[in-house]
Amino acid sequence: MSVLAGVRAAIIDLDGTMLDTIPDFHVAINGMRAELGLAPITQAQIALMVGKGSENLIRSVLALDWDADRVEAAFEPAMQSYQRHYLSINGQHSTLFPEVTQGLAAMRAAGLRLACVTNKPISFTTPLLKLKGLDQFFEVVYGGDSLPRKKPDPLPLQTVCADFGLAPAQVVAIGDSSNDAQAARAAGCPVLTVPYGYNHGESIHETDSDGIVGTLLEAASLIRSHHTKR
Ligand SMILES: O=C(O)COP(=O)(O)O
Ligand SMILES: [Mg+2]
Repeated sequence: MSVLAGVRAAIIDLDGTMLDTIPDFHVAINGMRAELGLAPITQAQIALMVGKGSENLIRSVLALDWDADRVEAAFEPAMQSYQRHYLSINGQHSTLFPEVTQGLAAMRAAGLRLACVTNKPISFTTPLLKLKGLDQFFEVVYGGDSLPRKKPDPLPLQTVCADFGLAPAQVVAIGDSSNDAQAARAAGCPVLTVPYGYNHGESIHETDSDGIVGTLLEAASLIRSHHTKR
């Protein structure tokens, strides 16, 4: 019996799974770096650092140039600058990955309940989902600062399971990184991964999951095929 057989809901990651947000991160980070007198960095550098929330991202970006003491001293104003820059362009440079909207619609049509769990701050997440027409699909949305702990901690996934009144085995997590997979494993949720996102510079094949799906539409078909076989 497949681990997907009893699935009734899905938890979908945001950055690198639904939206290619690296171009937004790029503009906001380089805006912050310019204010601090630092040279611009590339999208490829940023893609290695996204996935563990804003604090980790800003510390990693500053650590390219500065030692740990200087990073800590500059952290608060840098974070404020970054947030201001990000919110002023949020969504303007980011795009949907192929078959995201179709995949979410197919999951809803198959009767799955949907939640979005991201490490992105909730103040960035809510307007971004709305701008991209994705808010309509989700009953529940948690950002990286919505709960006391973020992915790879299982807490956000466990919270969704409790919200839905479902056992972890009935809720599949779908994401682009080892963060998503670790959170899912720790929560006891099945996990599917997409190969096109940001996995900290590692191949998605090195990440423990129950399957790699090319798009969210493919994920919807896979889940539905196990449903009908029950
Ligand atoms: O902002 C991040 O660190 C990435 O967030 P994600 O959990 O949506 O991939
Ligand atoms: Mg992600």
